Amino acid sequence: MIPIDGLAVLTAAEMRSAEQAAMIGDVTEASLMDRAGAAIAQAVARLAAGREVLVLCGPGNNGGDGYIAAAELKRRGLAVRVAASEAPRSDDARRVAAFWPDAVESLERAEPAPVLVDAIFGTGLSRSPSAVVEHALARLTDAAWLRIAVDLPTGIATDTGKVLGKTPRFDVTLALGAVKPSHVLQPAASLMGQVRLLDIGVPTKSSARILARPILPQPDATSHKYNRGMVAIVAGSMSGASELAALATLRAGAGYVLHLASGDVSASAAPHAIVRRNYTADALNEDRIGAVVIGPGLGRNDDASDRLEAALASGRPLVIDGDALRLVAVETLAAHDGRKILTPHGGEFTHLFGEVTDDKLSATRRAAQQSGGVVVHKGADTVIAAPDGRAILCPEASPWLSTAGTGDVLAGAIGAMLAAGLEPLAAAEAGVWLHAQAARACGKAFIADDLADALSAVRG
Ligand SMILES: NC(=O)C1=CN([C@@H]2O[C@H](COP(=O)(O)OP(=O)(O)OC[C@H]3O[C@@H](n4cnc5c(N)ncnc54)[C@H](OP(=O)(O)O)[C@@H]3O)[C@@H](O)[C@H]2O)[C@@H](O)CC1
Ligand SMILES: Nc1ncnc2c1ncn2[C@@H]1O[C@H](COP(=O)(O)OP(=O)(O)O)[C@@H](O)[C@H]1O
Ligand SMILES: [K+]
Repeated sequence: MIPIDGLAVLTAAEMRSAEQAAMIGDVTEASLMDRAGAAIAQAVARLAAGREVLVLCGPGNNGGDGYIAAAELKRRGLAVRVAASEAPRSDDARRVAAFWPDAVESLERAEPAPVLVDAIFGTGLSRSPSAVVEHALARLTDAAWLRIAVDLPTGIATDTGKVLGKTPRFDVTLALGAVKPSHVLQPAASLMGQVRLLDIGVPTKSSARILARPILPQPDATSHKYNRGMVAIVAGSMSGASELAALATLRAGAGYVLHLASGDVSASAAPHAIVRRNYTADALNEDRIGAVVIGPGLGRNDDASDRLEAALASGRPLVIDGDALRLVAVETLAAHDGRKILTPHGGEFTHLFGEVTDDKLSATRRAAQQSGGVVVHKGADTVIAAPDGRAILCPEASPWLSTAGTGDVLAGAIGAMLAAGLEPLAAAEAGVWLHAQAARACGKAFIADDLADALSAVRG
């Protein structure tokens, strides 16, 4: 049972190709299923800790995995029963169903057991499960002490994060061979409990992977405030948001943070480490600026548009967030050839790139390609994509992030990483990782100011 951080993410079709590629010499589909069954049995035996197990088997290869796992668990001396929704239909499933030595119970009449293993449908689900299957699954999971899904919980579309019917909540999901998009995309991911990979020896190359602990830039004896990363935050009509971004930029490790605002630019405002100056378009021409963050609290008036135009013309690497994403056009972004990271939440994404009609991973990749920037499509299932198709899927950090200002903190953290010299995709990943770690460290009911402060402690 391998934690999924940094692992490759494969769609159902990519998984099928990977399985084909793995089938050389004496490796066959049947032997992959044997490996999957053995790995599931080992994991379930550890988790069940001696309790009775009920394995629910479907008609395809997911069910096949269930029959092999059940037979192996019985061989290990556990109390195991098998219930099936219908007879096996695939050749492999028929072959392995014969390994199960006892009677197969009917799904509708099966009595619950403390450990429930769902091997009804996996990546081959093509439509909503029937009401009979859904009802039995709900009844048996409700009564179980531990709920384990094989590959995916029954009822989940592999690539989109969609829940096709009524899928109950699981405690553990054992991804077979590779992580699939729905292990991270919402709403499916929130039904899966802990997701762990079972390695069955299938090579898994992909341009998409799960968020991983980044290698963060560290100061050394040659460091000074400018080469640690100088970040300019372009403020606007709501200075609270840009102040939060500035604080987060410092707390994420930038050497010099410049807050450019209009009106009363009070040098006595805390934190005093933020350098406050009056905004002028010239201010962005300072060579030492390694990143400009524009959008938090910018507003949407003419002044805001002028500032955005100046930022785009400055030639500095950009983090474009919040209001700036409402003011800019995709064509303008595409025509801009500098480095840039866009950080839209769902509403801003739809405004810029249109409604997501397929899935968040594909839509974010398209947006990155269209805009020529790295796109951080935020939410409980943040997806980061680069124009070249590389993508990073981020498991939910904390639902307590759903509070005003946390996006401003993220923009600041990413700005710090960009100014420290990371390339845009790496800077976006590092910022999202720091933000997630800070959210976990903050616990419950934190506010965005706490989150910004927590960045220093989790930075490592
Ligand atoms: N990844 C790997 O390397 C390995 C993967 N393995 C395992 O294989 C799994 C994928 O197997 P799979 O393709 O047979 O799909 P699976 O999910 O069992 O269901 C397909 C069956 O259900 C049917 N069906 C579909 N929807 C339905 C519905 N709503 N209601 C009723 N029926 C429905 C569908 O028939 P249909 O009617 O759609 O033609 C078909 O008969 C994968 O998740 C993993 O567990 C390992 O064993 C080996 C290595
Ligand atoms: N339910 C949730 N679970 C996990 N993360 C969330 C959730 N809701 C929001 N977030 C995260 O919190 C941040 C909110 O950003 P945003 O919507 O721009 O807020 P604001 O504009 O108020 O700063 C993003 O990083 C987003 O990924
Ligand atoms: K399943």
